[in-house]
Amino acid sequence: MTAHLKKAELHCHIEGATPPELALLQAEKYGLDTSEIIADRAYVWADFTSFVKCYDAVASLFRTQEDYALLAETYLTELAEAGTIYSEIIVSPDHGNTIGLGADAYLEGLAAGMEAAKAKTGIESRMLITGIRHLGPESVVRTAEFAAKREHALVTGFNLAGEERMHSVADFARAFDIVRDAGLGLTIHAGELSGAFSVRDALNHVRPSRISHGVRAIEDADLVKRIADERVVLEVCPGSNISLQVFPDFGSHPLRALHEAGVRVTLNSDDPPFFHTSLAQEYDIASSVMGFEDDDINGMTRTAIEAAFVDEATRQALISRL
Ligand SMILES: Nc1ncnc2[nH]cnc12
Ligand SMILES: [Zn+2]
Repeated sequence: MTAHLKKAELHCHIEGATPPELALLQAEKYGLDTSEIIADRAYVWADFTSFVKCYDAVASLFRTQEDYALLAETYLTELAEAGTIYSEIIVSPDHGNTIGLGADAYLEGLAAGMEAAKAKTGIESRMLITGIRHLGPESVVRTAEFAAKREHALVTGFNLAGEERMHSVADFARAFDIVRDAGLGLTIHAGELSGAFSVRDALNHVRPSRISHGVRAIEDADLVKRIADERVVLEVCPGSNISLQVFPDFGSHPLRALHEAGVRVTLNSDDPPFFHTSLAQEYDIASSVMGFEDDDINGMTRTAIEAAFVDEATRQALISRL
C-alpha cells in the first residue's frame, strides 16, 4: 500500500475527474437526463471515440463559475486526503465557451476551487490550458492565443489532447510556438493512441519538456534512449492505458521498462472515474502490481515536482515537503 507516501500529479483532465455522484447532482440541478452516459454510478463508454462523447456530455453538466469551483475543490480535496501535495489540472476553455460560460469565467471558477482547496488542505495546484486536437489546428491556435494572454496566474502550461490519430503534430507547431513565446510550460499527448512516430514528431515539432503518456515510445529503442538522454519527462497513466486498451494488462505495461531505460517517469490518473482509478490507486498499482519499491515511487514523485510548471520558489517549497 502507498497511503503513507506523498504524491504529486501532472496529468488530470478536470472534467474527467468528475465523480459520477457529482455528475448526477449536476444533472439534477439542471434537469438533465444522464441515462446515456451513466449506468450503475459508472460512466458508459466503449472506445476512445465514445469516451470523448461521454466526457463532453459530463463537461456540459458544469455551467457556471460556481459549478467549476465545486468541481476543482472536490477533486483537489480528494487528492490532498490521499497525501497529494501538488496537482496540475488540464483545463479546456473550449468547454467553457461551448456551454456559454466563456473562457475567462471558466478559469475564474476553477481558480476559486483551487484556492479553496489550498486554504483547506495546503495542496498546491496549477492549470494547463489544452487545445483539442480533433477540433483542428485553427481551433488550437485560437486556444493558444487565449492561453498566451496569461489572464490567470494559475495558468502555467499548455497541452494538446484529444484524438491523436487526427492531423499530424506539425499541424500544431504554430500553436505551440505561440504559447512557447508566452513562456508557458509545454506538454503534448503523444504515444497513447498512436505509436512511437507520434512521440518523435512531438519532440521534433514541439520541443516539450514533458510528454503526456509517451508510453508507446517503447516500440522504438532509439527513441527511448533519446527521451532518456534529453531528460524529457513522461506523464504515465497506467490505469488509463489499460482501460483504453493501449496495453492489454498491467503485466505488459512499459512503465518498468521505461524506468529501467533511464526515462524520467511520473504517475498520473488522466480521467480517474472514467478509468475506474484514482491517483492513490495508480500509486498502489505501481507498488503492488508492478513491484516498484517505495524509493522508486518517491523518485517518481520528486520527478513530478522537478518537472512541474511552477516558479522556482514554489518548486523548492514543494521539494521541502517531500
Ligand atoms: N486519455 C486522453 N487522451 C487524449 N485526450 C484526452 N482527453 C481526455 N482524456 C484524454
Ligand atoms: Zn490525458
